[in-house]
Amino acid sequence: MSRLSVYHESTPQLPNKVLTHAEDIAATLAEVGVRFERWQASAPIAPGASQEEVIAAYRHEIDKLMSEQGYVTVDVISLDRSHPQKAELRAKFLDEHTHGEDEVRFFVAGRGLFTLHVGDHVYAVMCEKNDLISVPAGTRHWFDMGEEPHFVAIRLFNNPEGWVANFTGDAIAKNFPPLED
Ligand SMILES: CSCCC(=O)/C(O)=C/O
Ligand SMILES: [Fe+2]
Ligand code: NI
Repeated sequence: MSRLSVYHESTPQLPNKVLTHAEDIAATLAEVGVRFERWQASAPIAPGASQEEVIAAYRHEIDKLMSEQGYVTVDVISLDRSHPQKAELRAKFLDEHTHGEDEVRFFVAGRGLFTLHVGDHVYAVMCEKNDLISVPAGTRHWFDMGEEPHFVAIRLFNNPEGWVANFTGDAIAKNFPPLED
């Protein structure tokens, strides 16, 4: 189930608020400029599926996002527990970072935990299949796929280089709850 937990940055074990209805999650995230929507990921895709397979299955949704928002690059992150680099990938995304562009992700299988650090508040968004999230450029955030990753997300970029991160050097992520497998 998708879930949003909102914390003050000083109380990482005690959320101020936990929301599970998609409309409530969307409304709260909209207050900090984040787009959250539930789409229909109806093509049967399993974690570990190839980029080509996922892009072909979701061509219609990808084209819609690209034409609406002007994204120029698309890729797919598709991981399951057998991935040989799962620990390195987890560690990379777990470091707080920003991007010079919006972070747009459409989850078409499994789940992952995005945590956004906005001012002195922290928004932990458990994203699952069907969720579309767009986090504004420059927002501090991290992502946890857990020790046993199981998800497929389509990533859209508005720069041709694709994924480029600026790490903040802040160790805040270590204080907050990880994704429980
Ligand atoms: C769910 S997409 C994988 C992580 C990623 O691209 C990112 O930027 C995390 O912050
Ligand atoms: Fe990111
Ligand atoms: Ni507060």
